[in-house]
Amino acid sequence: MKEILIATKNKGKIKEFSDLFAEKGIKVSSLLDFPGIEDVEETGSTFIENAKIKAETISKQFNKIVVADDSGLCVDALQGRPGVFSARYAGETKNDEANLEKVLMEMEGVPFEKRTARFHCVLAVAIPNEETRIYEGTCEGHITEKPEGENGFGYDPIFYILDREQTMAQLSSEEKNKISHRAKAMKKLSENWKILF
Ligand SMILES: O=c1nc[nH]c2c1ncn2[C@H]1C[C@H](O)[C@@H](COP(=O)(O)OP(=O)(O)OP(=O)(O)O)O1
Ligand SMILES: [Mg+2]
Repeated sequence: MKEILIATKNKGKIKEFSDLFAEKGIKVSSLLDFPGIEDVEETGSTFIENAKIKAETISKQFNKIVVADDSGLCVDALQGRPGVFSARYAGETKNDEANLEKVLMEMEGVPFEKRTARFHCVLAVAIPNEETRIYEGTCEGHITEKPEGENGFGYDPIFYILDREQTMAQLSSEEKNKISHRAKAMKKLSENWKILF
């Protein structure tokens, strides 16, 4: 069976990539399968830079093709924050609940029509001795006033999808994988599938 290494330890991402790649008959491995590998420091100032850093660092260590995902939530009323700081918005411990509570607090009093936001996903595909490829996807939504829903991960419980009338965390994983920023970036990657194998 074909297999691809994703340079992440984020269980929410790994679950989604496992489902998205399974549709193509490809098995996903991740850095959770290699506990000795240290976290890659995200020193870039954009999603693209950080996705590249993660993919290229791990690709060099394994000398094989590696996919990395750098993603986050950009809120208009917060001038695009948390953006590239999404994972560590409330501190270096990377706590999803503390992060979304911080966003809700900062959004207190902002009316619905000004609560627009988007998820952004950059996939970097690092290939030994080749230029790294970049694929992007976004998903539009509104920030709720309180968390709703149990599915997904990260900021999903406060991200409301207007035409579904539900938060991302109220969607099933199948539904999320049809509309998410990650699914859209994956679709672009899949149009260039032959670079992977
Ligand atoms: O579909 C999503 N639904 C909800 N929240 C999401 C989603 N996609 C990204 N996010 C949030 C989670 C985290 O706060 C940040 C990603 O940060 P990001 O640095 O890319 O990932 P990470 O540090 O958790 O794992 P890693 O870098 O090892 O892949 O954006
Ligand atoms: Mg990260």
